Amino acid sequence: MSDGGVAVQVAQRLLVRGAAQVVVVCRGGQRYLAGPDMADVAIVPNGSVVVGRDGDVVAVGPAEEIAAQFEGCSFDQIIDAQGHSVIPGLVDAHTHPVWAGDRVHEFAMKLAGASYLDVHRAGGGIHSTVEWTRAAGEPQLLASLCERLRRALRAGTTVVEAKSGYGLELGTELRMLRTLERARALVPLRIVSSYCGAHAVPRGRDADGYAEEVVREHLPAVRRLVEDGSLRVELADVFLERGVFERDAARSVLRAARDLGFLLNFHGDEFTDMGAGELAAELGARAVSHLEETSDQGIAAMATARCAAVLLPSTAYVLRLKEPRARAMIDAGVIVALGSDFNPNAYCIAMPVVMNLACVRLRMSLPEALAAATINAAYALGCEERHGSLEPGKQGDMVIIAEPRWEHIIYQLGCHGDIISHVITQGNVVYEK
Ligand SMILES: N=CN[C@@H](CCC(=O)O)C(=O)O
Ligand SMILES: [Zn+2]
Repeated sequence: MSDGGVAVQVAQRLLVRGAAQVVVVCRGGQRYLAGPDMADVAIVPNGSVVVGRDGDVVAVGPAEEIAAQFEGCSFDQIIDAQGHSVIPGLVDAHTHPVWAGDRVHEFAMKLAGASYLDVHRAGGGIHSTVEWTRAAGEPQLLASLCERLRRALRAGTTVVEAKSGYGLELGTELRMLRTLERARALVPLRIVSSYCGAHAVPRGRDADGYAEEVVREHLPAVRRLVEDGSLRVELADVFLERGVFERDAARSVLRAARDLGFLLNFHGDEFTDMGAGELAAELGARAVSHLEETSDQGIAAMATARCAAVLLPSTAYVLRLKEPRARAMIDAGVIVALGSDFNPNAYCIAMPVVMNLACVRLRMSLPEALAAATINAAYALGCEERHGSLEPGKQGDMVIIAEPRWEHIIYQLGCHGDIISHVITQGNVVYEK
């Protein structure tokens, strides 16, 4: 994995030296890991990593080989990682981090027996966050967003998918997307933005009429801003659910988004089997999230279409939902990824906690959970060429754990803050304990 043993003299940005384990996840440029390969994440024992001045990984390999290859080379920074382990930066494939207000009282209502959809249909849930968010100015949204993203970074996330969807009218949806755009310059992690204007049907509107507005006005407006360089929005999303956007309305939004060049990555089958997997296969979607109620046919369709399943175990936990069938999905060859689904309903932005829940509740193995939170999550966001594994040519994003075995990051539930010693993006230390 180092460069054929040829001595390198050019100055480099970073050397992480002599870690007990460097978990590279992939060795052969795989775009995802599926089926039994998910359990086989690649590890270099006693390894080192070099990141160049352009922020990309230059070499990863056994410590002695890297030492010989880079002998005499200068580094802007050297981290001695003896007794520590290194994993790629974590990729959170599903979040809603831009909003104002608070829903802690709804948590109490749900603990007392109200269901998510009861609260939503009674005008709370997403609708109450929409009211707060519409009333909030951009500086307020930006300040809370940056604070949330910094929390994610300290928990090891270096790439985060982030949705709009608490505006449900064009002006606020664009304000959310602009807020995400401004955060890119303020927090050193990669944000992959999703337009999610069809996250709920606005109060007083019908689903078909609003879906038509999204197709006619919102999507073309977002596309224009992407084209003139003022926004980067890679993905488009819809909440496909009974009583929210049903199949025809969701299909029309997703088809229009695809035709405008957005990658499709949508919410489906959370409370009802809506045929999300089949619809995703029909439309060539890159990923579907939730999938608690997905049928065997939906799973088979996703496996064939190479559509990633983004599972959100902290949401299933908070809402006491049926667990998504991760084992059936992995056995069928679906590309299983993980996301925190951070939002005012499910307030968890720590991927180490999400991976622990995936192992304990969804019965994934430790390596499967790591593959799902790195290369497969990157695939779900369409950024697998640059992120998700520690391979030469990819962005130099990694997490150093103050334990000799990487599995501690999942095993020590809730203690990631104590054992993550460094978070690195593009070869720069962006958090140090
Ligand atoms: N289910 C739809 N959307 C979010 C929840 C958003 C909210 O309740 O504010 C989810 O993925 O869980
Ligand atoms: Zn969501």
